Amino acid sequence: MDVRILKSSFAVVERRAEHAVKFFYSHLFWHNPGIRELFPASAQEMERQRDRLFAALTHVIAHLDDETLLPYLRELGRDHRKFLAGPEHYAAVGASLLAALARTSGEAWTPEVEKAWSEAYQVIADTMTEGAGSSEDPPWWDAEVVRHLQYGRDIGVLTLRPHLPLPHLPGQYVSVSSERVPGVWRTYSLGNAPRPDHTLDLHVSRIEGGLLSTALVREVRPGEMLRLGAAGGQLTFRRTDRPVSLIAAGTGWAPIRAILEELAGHPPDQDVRLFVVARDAAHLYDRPLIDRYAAAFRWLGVTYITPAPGQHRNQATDRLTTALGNRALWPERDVYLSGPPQFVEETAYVLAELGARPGRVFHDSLPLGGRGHGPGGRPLGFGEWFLNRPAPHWHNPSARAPRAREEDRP
Ligand SMILES: NC(=O)C1=CN([C@@H]2O[C@H](COP(=O)(O)OP(=O)(O)OC[C@H]3O[C@@H](n4cnc5c(N)ncnc54)[C@H](O)[C@@H]3O)[C@@H](O)[C@H]2O)C=CC1
Repeated sequence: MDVRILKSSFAVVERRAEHAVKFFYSHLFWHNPGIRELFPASAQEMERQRDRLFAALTHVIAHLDDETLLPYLRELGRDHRKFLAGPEHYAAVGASLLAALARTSGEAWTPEVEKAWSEAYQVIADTMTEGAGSSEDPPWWDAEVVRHLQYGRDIGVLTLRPHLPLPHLPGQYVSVSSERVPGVWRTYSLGNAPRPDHTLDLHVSRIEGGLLSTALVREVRPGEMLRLGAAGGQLTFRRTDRPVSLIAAGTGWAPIRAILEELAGHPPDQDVRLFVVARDAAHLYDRPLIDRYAAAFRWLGVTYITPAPGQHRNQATDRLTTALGNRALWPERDVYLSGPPQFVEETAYVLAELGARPGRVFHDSLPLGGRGHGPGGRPLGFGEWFLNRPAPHWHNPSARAPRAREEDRP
């Protein structure tokens, strides 16, 4: 691949990204009407889809000379099997992508640039196809809902039984879809360590206006089937001899619970400190289990954090910050962090200020990257941010001054 040409020509396209992505989908659906049904029906979901395409493309370009690129593409190909992507789709996408790049690049689209892109796309498509073909996993798992618990109006815990065991590690997530909302996939962390009966728990917080989260919390019933993709994510537990802190906010509790179950099965020698943050006491939905664990295990200490009475839900994060600051020895600890993207970002920042080592603070990659929230508070993906940079959002501007960016620090 001609990395130099690809990067410089992508820089031109990036400036007109929205146009490029819209042109791409119009071209794709016009020339391949049959493909339309593989994509979500709703306009809002198509917008997210557009974002994902651009995010994937941006990732590929940013990592062109990186050894992680091929494994990333293989995994992408493996995961695309659940969208029923076949060889004919790869060809159609390639033709429309090149057409969109050509249209957006204007005079910068020379025969040399076209050759570089068409070779690069071939490598991308071949690697994804190879990833799809060589995976021993099924393209997806159909899973029956065997239990549905609803806490309050907006939290659901669903227990699923997949038709085949779905390999996963404590702390990982899966993508989930339901026939109630065709074409919509969302990722949810699994709330349990692997079990002998292979059942899986999803903890779902309903997002206002969220199609799938609303269906999962309020509508889905036992006996119904969901579809799951393979497990992934970086929040898996690493056994070391260092003490451990687990920090969870909201349903970010799910992967932390899975890690705690793993520790309960194989107790650690060192101490484990758990912080559970919630918007109010009613949202500490797993408190009975946590209290049982705290009573049973000497190695476990628990701190619950909710906002002060009458305060906004995010004030709990300020209280957490204070609680973290009251503890010492952060450089010695491994920290696992899970919750709303902005919470994770802020808390990771606070921990770094308190001396936690970057390689010892684990969390899933942040779609948000400190770039704010989209309409309705939904997290933004990278491409979405790129297309529509929102103003920075400080949940409590008077509480702390805007941080210096990395490059501004002395
Ligand atoms: N692996 C992971 O990191 C996982 C992440 N999640 C995410 O966790 C979230 C859970 O949502 P809910 O349960 O509704 O949480 P929530 O909205 O009830 O928030 C829980 C607490 O997080 C903090 N928080 C929320 N938004 C914040 C912000 N913008 N800035 C600072 N602090 C903030 C507040 O202290 C709040 O009380 C979802 O966004 C979900 O995607 C869920 C599971 C796993």
